Amino acid sequence: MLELKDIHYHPATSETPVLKEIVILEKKLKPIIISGPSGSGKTSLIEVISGLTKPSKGLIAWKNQTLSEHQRRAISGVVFQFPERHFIGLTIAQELKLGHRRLPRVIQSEVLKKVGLDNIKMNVLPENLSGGQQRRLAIAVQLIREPKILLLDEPTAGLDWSVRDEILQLIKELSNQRLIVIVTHEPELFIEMDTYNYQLSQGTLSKIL
Ligand SMILES: Nc1ncnc2c1ncn2[C@@H]1O[C@H](COP(=O)(O)OP(=O)(O)OP(=O)(O)O)[C@@H](O)[C@H]1O
Repeated sequence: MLELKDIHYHPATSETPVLKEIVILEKKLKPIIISGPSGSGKTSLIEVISGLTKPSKGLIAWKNQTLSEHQRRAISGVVFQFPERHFIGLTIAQELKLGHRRLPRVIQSEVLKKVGLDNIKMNVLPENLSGGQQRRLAIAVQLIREPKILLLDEPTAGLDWSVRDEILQLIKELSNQRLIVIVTHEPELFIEMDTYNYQLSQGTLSKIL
C-alpha cells in the first residue's frame, strides 16, 4: 500500500543528511508508528511522505503507483504538532471552512461526528474547547479533504492521561478507513493497537519486528 524506496533527504541548509536510505513497504491498512528522539527526523519524514518536501533521492508509491509531491499532497492530510496553536478561525465552523468557503453544513456535521465533536455547537470558539477537543477539531479539518493517508505528528503530546486515551481510541476508529502514519517519542502509548512499528535514529529508519 505505502512504499518508500531508498529515500534520502539532505536540505542545502543542513550540514548532514536529515533522512538516509529510508525504506518502508507495508501492504495493509494498519497504522504505521514511527518513534524516535527529538531531532531524529520524524517531522521531516512526515513532510516527505505527504509531499510537502521533496526528497533528495528516492521514490514514494501508494498502491503500487509512484506519486509526485503534488499527487502525495492531494492524498495526504497532515496534523502537525500542537495544531491548536495554529487555529485561525473565530468559530469551529470558520475553522472547518478555511480553504473550503462553500463547505456544506452537512459535511461540517459529518466530519465533526467522525471525530466525536457532534455535540458541540458550530459557533463555539476553538480556544474554548478542551485540549482533547482541539486535537479532534484539528483532525476534523484534515478529514474534510478525505485524505487516503492521515499523518499525525505527536498526536498525544501535551495532553492529560485521560485525554490521551480518548485520542488513541479516535485514532483506532479512524484507522479503519485510511492509512494513519504517526510519529511519536512515546511509542509505548500505542502498544495495545495492531500497528507496524519503526524506529528512527539520526535519520536512519529500522523496522521493529
Ligand atoms: N530544512 C532544514 N535545514 C536544516 N536542518 C534541518 C532541516 N530540516 C530538518 N533539519 C534538521 O534535521 C534534524 C531532524 O529534524 P526533524 O524536525 O525532522 O526532527 P524531529 O525528530 O521531528 O524532532 P522534534 O521531535 O524535536 O520535532 C534536526 O536536527 C533539524 O534541525
